[in-house]
Order: sequence, then structure tokens, then C-alpha cells
Amino acid sequence: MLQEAISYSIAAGESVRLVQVTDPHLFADDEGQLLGVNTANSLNAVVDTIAACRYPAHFLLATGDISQDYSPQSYRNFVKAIEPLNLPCHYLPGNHDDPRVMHLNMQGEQIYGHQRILAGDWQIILLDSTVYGKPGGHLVESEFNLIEQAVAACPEHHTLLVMHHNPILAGCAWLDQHCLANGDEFMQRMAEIPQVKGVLWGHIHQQLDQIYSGRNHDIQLMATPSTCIQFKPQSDYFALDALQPGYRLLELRADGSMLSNVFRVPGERFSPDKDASGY
Ligand SMILES: Nc1ncnc2c1ncn2[C@@H]1O[C@@H]2COP(=O)(O)O[C@H]2[C@H]1O
Ligand SMILES: [Fe+2]
Repeated sequence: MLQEAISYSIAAGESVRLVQVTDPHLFADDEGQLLGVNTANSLNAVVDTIAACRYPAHFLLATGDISQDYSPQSYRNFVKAIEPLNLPCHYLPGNHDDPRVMHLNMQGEQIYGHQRILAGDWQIILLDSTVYGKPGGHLVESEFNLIEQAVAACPEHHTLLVMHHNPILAGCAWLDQHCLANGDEFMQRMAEIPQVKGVLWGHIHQQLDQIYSGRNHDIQLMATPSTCIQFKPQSDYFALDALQPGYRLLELRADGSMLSNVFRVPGERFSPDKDASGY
């Protein structure tokens, strides 16, 4: 059965404005580091940068890999870290999350684990692309059913799909072995649903903006940098990039078009271990 959506009342014709943060890889310990980057500090720097840009967002999307150590405290640390933004936060799991520990500990007045959001002329669907115990992703048939039923329930709404894994290849051989395994099937099926205007994800720790040309309509594809370490684009082997932690702002317009940009923490505060070969 289709879960009830959480609704935001937004004036007719007004855009829906979102902030996406992804892959914070937090630890229970605030001193925890991933390949030389203190992930609590880098998330705090991203939050400060978002706050400083004064984007009048309606809500925040957190697209998985919230935790690096699966600890309850890492999720509570995330809830605390985003508090200064004072925005409702909608989250979904990544391959480094334990969904049960996550749901139990992502608790707060403005923290939501709903599958569907209705806001203005848009429906946003949060999908679970994770496979227990595996770094790669897969969308099971019940997730396709969710999309189809949600679109059928709100056929006049433009639809944005959000998940953790990349449904298209990122171009990094080592990383693409952990992509959404049925990404081709997913894109082909979404190309048949004209309401689906965009797909947004994390996981690949790098920016990607691309248009998928379906038979009858285009789908905007967007991946967003992690709030901690960055993977080097187009690298066959594990390699880190010196780019700073980042986030994405989106504007979903009433006519079904989307404006979106990636931004990064200014300066060069976060330098990962250049010789790292994985984690
Ligand atoms: N050297 C490596 N080769 C292949 N996979 C890796 C390597 N290092 C880390 N990974 C996995 O690949 C994943 C990609 O991004 P994640 O943040 O999900 O976490 C990463 C690890 O689970
Ligand atoms: Fe990640």
C-alpha cells in the first residue's frame, strides 16, 4: 500500500527549493577520520557554507552514507550537525548505513523518513537502493511499484526520484562495480513515465550533471559531492580528488524544469591522504 506523503504548502507557481547533502560518513567519535579528513569537521564546514548562502530552502535531503561506523551516535551526531540550518530533513539509506540503527537514531522534531514528499507542483520520492551487506545497489520490484503507484496517485505532479546509488555509470571502473546493478532497466522504465523529470543521488563522491534522453522526454541526472572526501572523476583505480566538500542546491520550478548547482566549502581546509588506496 502506498505510504502517505508528507506535504509542504507552497504557493501556486512558486518553485520548491531544496538542499542536498550526501555521504557524510560520520563516526560516533567527533575526532573520527576517513582517509585523513575529520568527517564531523567537514560536515560542519558544509553546514556553515549552506547557512552563509542564505538560500531560502523549504527542506533538506540527506541521501545516505550518513555513518561510517554504523554507530547509533553517528546518526545522532548528524541530527545535531544540521540543527543550525533549521530545516526539515528527509533522509534515505546508503550502503554504509544500517537502516534499523539509522531509523532508530535519526530522531528529531524536523527529521523525516517518509518515502514521498508533496511540495507545490512536485512529488519527491525517496527510494531505498541498498542491498544488505553490499557496497553496490539494486532497486527491488517494490521500489518500482512505489514509483508507479505514487505517480498514479499524483499524475499532475512533476516527479523527482532520489536514492543513494548511481543508476548510470560514473566513469570510474573501481566505483562503477558498486553502481545500481539494474540501472539500465531503471532508466528504461523511467523513460516511459513522463512525470519523472529528474533523478538525484550521492554515493560517487563527485558532481555529475547529465541529461538522459528518453523516447518522449528528457530526465535530468544529478550526483552530488560528499560532505567529506571526493573521488577523482574518470579514474579506473581508487583515487581521491583535492576538491573540497560540497552540497547541491535545487530549484524545482512549477513548469517541471529544474535549476541546480553544486557548491563547495571555500578555501583548502580539507586534504585527504593522497596515497590512500581505499577504505
Ligand atoms: N579500493 C577500493 N576498491 C573498490 N571499492 C572500494 C575501494 N575502497 C573503498 N571501496 C568501496 O567503494 C565504495 C564507494 O563509496 P562508498 O562511500 O559507498 O564506500 C566505498 C567502499 O565501500
Ligand atoms: Fe559514500
